[in-house]
Amino acid sequence: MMKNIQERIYIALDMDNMDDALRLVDRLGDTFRSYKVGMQLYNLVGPELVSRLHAEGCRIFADLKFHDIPNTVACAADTMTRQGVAMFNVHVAGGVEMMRRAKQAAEKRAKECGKQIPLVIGVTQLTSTSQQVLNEEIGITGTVEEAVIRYAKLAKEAGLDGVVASGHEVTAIREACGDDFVTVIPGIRPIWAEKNDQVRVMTPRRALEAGAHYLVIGRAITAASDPKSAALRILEEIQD
Ligand SMILES: O=C(O)c1cc(=O)[nH]c(=O)n1[C@@H]1O[C@H](COP(=O)(O)O)[C@@H](O)[C@H]1O
Repeated sequence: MMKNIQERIYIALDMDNMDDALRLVDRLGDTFRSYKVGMQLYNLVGPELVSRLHAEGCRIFADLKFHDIPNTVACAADTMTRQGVAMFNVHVAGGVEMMRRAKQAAEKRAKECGKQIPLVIGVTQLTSTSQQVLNEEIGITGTVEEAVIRYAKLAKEAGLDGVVASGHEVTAIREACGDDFVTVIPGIRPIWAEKNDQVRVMTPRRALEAGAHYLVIGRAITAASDPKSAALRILEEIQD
């Protein structure tokens, strides 16, 4: 059963202090209860913010994109699970063993402390990466879609729950890895929003129509002069 639309949208709390983050959560009220805490805010006030948001009944996606040797990432996965986050991510580029150990550590800790097992999600190719950057700068050959599918299959082989990719690859991921393999889609831009540093963007409605399980939305809402109206406008456009 698909969750309701608000639960499937993670708002990115990309801010430099906890007060601004909590103010936004407060302004959005009951409309949104799923929040992504990324490296900027987590590195400043992570565990405290996570527990404050949990106390308010929010679900947390800890977007820390772990990429290190398997043992280190497994220990980080353990830490995330102890904090009770709903989801966290690791870079697929870290390899199958690293991903497998992350998922196993999350399962073990969740069982031991009676918490939910977080969704462990693999980052494929960042939504800011273009075809040209992939081939000429990073040195991976083939199309972006081919690279994303290769990474998605590796994530699945390692036992991860799903991957982060752009909306343009959702259909191909579902075909390659099955409909239950979770797709988390950032680079979401309503037509009225700035693209900023994103390259592979898609509107929220099109990403959901393509079959995205979760959307990540940041600046279209957080940088708007009235974040609540921007959020409601997005919901209206999705449900139209
Ligand atoms: O893992 C992520 O969440 C992520 C992966 C990716 O490929 N692209 C991407 O933009 N993100 C994150 O999603 C959010 C997108 O924010 P906006 O571009 O402001 O909507 C940021 O917090 C990014 O760190």
